[in-house]
Amino acid sequence: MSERIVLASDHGGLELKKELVEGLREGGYTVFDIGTHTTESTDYPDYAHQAVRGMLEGSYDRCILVCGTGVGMAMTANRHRGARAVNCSDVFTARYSRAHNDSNVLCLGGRVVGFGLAWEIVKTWLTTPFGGDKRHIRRVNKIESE
Ligand SMILES: O=C(CO)[C@H](O)[C@H](O)COP(=O)(O)O
Repeated sequence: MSERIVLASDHGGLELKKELVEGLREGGYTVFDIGTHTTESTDYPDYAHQAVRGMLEGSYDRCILVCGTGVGMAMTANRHRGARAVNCSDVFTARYSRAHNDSNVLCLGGRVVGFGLAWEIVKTWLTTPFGGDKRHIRRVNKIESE
């Protein structure tokens, strides 16, 4: 089975999320879009908490969260033990957040990055494995120890 990716956004990330959902479905990923679905003003923590809880409970493998800047989504996601969220606007960070940090939540700013860059970030993030070197495992375990 392909990876189960949950996407969520507030109104500030709606347009970018819609484009990513379409691209990922075309790419054969199993995608869950839990909202928001309208341009009405909404609160990003509601969506971030729901998506991350679902991932940690095993309903999804990874999360992609979009708000205006990605900041609020990342702050919210990282309140959950076991979530390792990265707010990302470049491909290098996307790659190393996987290879070194084993990030499992990708946050994007719909008012920061256009679809072209966001799509490169998402593809890199989804296809880069955790390196698994001892030093990285040790450090990730230290993140999870608090
Ligand atoms: O980026 C965000 C949080 O990090 C939000 O999308 C942003 O704060 C929403 O702003 P507004 O209510 O003014 O549209």
